[in-house]
Amino acid sequence: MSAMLLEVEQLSKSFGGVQAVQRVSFGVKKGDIVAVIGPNGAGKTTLFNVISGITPPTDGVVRFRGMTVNGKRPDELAMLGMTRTFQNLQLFADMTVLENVMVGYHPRLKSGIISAGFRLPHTVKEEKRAREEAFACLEQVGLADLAMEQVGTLPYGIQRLVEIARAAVSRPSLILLDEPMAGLNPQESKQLVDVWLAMREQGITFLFVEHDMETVMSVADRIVVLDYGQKIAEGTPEEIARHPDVIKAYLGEEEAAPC
Ligand SMILES: Nc1ncnc2c1ncn2[C@@H]1O[C@H](COP(=O)(O)OP(=O)(O)OP(=O)(O)O)[C@@H](O)[C@H]1O
Repeated sequence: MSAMLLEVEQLSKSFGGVQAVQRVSFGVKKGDIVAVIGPNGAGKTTLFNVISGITPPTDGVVRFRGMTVNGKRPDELAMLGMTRTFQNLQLFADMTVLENVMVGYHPRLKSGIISAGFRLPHTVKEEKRAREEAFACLEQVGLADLAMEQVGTLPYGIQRLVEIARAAVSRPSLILLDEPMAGLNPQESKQLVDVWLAMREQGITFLFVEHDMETVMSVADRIVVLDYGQKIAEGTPEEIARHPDVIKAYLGEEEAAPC
C-alpha cells in the first residue's frame, strides 16, 4: 500500500473557459503538515473544494487511504476520515462552544434521526459520549472553560480554535484548512500552530492553504505551489524559498524569496 495518505493525480477543474486547476499532482504523507500556496486566483480554494468533495473534478483522481474518492460527498469523506474547515468560519453563532464541537461528531454517530427523536437508550448513551469527546477536544485546544459560552459572543481567534476542535472531534486522519490564519494576530496564530502540532502527535495529518508565509515557512514539512492553476513547485520550505519559479510567480522577475 502507498505511504501516502492523500494522492492527487493529474487533477483538473474548469469553470466554463476558466481552467482553475490544471493537471495538478502531489501526495501527502501520513503525519505531515503540507501547505498549498500561490498568488491570488492560483486555484488553491478550487483544489481544496475538489479534494474535499464540494465540487467534482473535470479530470484526474483523488485517492485517500488508497481509495479513489472522486465524487464522494463531504459527509462521506468525513466518515472515511477526511474533514475540512472553510475560509469563512461556519460555526453556529447562537449555539454554545460545546454544541458546535458536538456537531463535528456526527460522522461517528450510529443512531438515525428516528431513534434520536425517540431518545432510545443507545441514542442517549451516544449523545453522552459525543459530549464527552467534544469536551476533551475543547480541553486540548484550551477552551474547556468556555464550553458553555455562546460562540457568537467570543473573539474571532477563539472561534477559530472552536472550529479546529470541531474538525478534530470526528477523529479524522486528515484535516484540510483553508486560510486558517486569516484574521488572527501573531499570538493566536502561534496558539493554533501549537494545537496542530499536538494533534499531529495523535496521528492527524494537515493540508492547509495559507497566505501567511511566516506560518507556512515555520510549520510546513512540505509546500505545494500553484500559479495559474498549475503546480509550479513542490518541496521543503527551504527549497521553495529559493525556487526561481516561485520567486518569479510572487514577485515578477525580482530576486527575492516569497516570504
Ligand atoms: N465557481 C467558479 N466559477 C467560475 N470561476 C471560478 C469559480 N471558482 C473559482 N473560479 C476561478 O478559478 C480561478 C482560481 O480561483 P481560486 O478561488 O481557486 O483561487 P485561489 O488561489 O484560492 O485564490 P485566493 O488566494 O484569492 O483565494 C480564478 O480565476 C477564479 O476566478
